[in-house]
Amino acid sequence: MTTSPTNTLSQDLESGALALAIAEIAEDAARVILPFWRNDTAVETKSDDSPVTQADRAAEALILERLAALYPGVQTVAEEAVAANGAPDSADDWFWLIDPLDGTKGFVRGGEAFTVNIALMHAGYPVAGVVTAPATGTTWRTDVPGAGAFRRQFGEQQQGEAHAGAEWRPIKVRDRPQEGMALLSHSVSDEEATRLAARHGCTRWQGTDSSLKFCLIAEGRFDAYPRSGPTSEWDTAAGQAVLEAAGGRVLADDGQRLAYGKPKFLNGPFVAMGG
Ligand SMILES: Nc1ncnc2c1ncn2[C@@H]1O[C@H](COP(=O)(O)O)[C@@H](OP(=O)(O)O)[C@H]1O
Ligand SMILES: [Mg+2]
Repeated sequence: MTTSPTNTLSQDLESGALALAIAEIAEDAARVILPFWRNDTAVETKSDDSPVTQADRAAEALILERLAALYPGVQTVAEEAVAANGAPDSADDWFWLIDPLDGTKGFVRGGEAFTVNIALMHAGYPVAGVVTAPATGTTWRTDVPGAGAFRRQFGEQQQGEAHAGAEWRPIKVRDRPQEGMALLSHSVSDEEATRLAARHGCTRWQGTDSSLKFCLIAEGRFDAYPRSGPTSEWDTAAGQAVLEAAGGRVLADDGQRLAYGKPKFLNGPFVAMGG
């Protein structure tokens, strides 16, 4: 009897093996990216005016190769492949959304808020995801669906401590405090940020690049991330998976859970929220 690729995929999703496997892949992509960071990496401008570097391309190549080896035949929608070849006409029932380096602008400036993102999508929603921040050696991931979200420190800096930091620890959104704290993209003006934060019940806000915003809400340090401008689905899918697993929500403008496989894989406005 032959096993279909999606059988293996759904079995590994239900056993938790898939979440661990994609975390390892994202951390290996982080190890590919780090030598380019703060190292005068050449920056090219894509047709949409966004920056791209060798780090983006090398990380995406590693992720695509490893996913194809583990789960052959599953559709992949990845930022650099789409930039080179265009977006697929439609999404399959199961597909991967991959942003090998989210927050490239900050990465090029030498900031720490850039991430590797891998999400497994099923029937229009994220069912597993991992976000890794190479600069701080931090990974956030889902587990078996319904079993929460986890975070760990990884990398060479852990070896002296008998890998104490490398253990996965559960994370959870916090109950909203009296004075909620929002996270916003640096691409938003201060006036717009204050307005967006207030609309979602937050009196204070902070600017942060990349999908890190979802993870900081997932671990209970912030309360909301409103976004009024466009993003691509690979910018949000892994962060949404982690945040939802930690007890949060990501809602589109119509108040419904942000869904995927939309035309050109583009998101409209949304808000990510904790408890
Ligand atoms: N007009 C647009 N359409 C699609 N995505 C956009 C966009 N403007 C910005 N983005 C996305 O927003 C991401 C940056 O978000 P933030 O400002 O929160 O860090 C970028 O990710 P990359 O850095 O991976 O290109 C980019 O993909
Ligand atoms: Mg991105």
